[in-house]
Amino acid sequence: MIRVENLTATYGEVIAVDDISVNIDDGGFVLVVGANGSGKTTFVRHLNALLEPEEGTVEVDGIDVTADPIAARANIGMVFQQPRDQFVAATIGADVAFGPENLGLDREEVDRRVESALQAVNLDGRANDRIDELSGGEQARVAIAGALAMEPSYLVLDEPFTGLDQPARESVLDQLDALQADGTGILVVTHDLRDLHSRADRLLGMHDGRIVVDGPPREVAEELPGIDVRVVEGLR
Ligand SMILES: Nc1ncnc2c1ncn2[C@@H]1O[C@H](COP(=O)(O)OP(=O)(O)OP(=O)(O)O)[C@@H](O)[C@H]1O
Repeated sequence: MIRVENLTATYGEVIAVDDISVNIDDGGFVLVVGANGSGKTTFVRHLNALLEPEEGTVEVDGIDVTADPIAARANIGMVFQQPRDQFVAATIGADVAFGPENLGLDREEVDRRVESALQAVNLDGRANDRIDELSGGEQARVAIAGALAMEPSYLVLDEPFTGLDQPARESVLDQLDALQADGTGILVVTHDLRDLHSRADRLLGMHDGRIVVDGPPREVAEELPGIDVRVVEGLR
């Protein structure tokens, strides 16, 4: 379980996250929604210690993420809006291997994880392909594979559909469905609920750094216009 208590984060005068307390169970499909600047990215970057809490605590499975950021990153995989910014190697295989290698795993285990992660995103056999020659959709899948190779219990995706065309978007959604079926918790940051509200069992709505909406998407739909989130067809 992810346990966030009294988390506050500021950038100078701006309070980006304002005293958030929330627990997130394993295996769920959670959406984090809110208008631009409501604090979504700052909030989720605390979940695996990419940002350190100024105030408050974040624990994953009882371990404080600041005390043990390596354990936090092994438990919570993170995929960013612009996957291009998170690649560290020239080829698919080397990039996906980077995380597990840094966990200090032996070669055999690294190879097993890379193969399994590439299979999960339908990129098996492509380990030697150059990342800079891939389409946007394929790059998004490599970024997901990189996070999966850490075998996290939670995968956090921050606006994963930005810049993807519909087939690529559907392919990423299929990956998320498969992962969730395997027991991985999914947390998606988005301002666009299309294709997602029906998959999620919980929606956290942020406004001015606080979580002000919390519940199953259908049950909280009427609260969304109040935080400038568009209610899409099918949600109400
Ligand atoms: N690196 C930074 N330096 C200064 N201010 C920042 C920085 N990152 C975010 N902010 C400010 O913190 C607040 C919350 O931003 P954050 O990016 O967490 O929100 P968001 O909901 O993810 O927004 P978006 O959808 O635009 O990414 C905003 O007022 C933003 O301008």
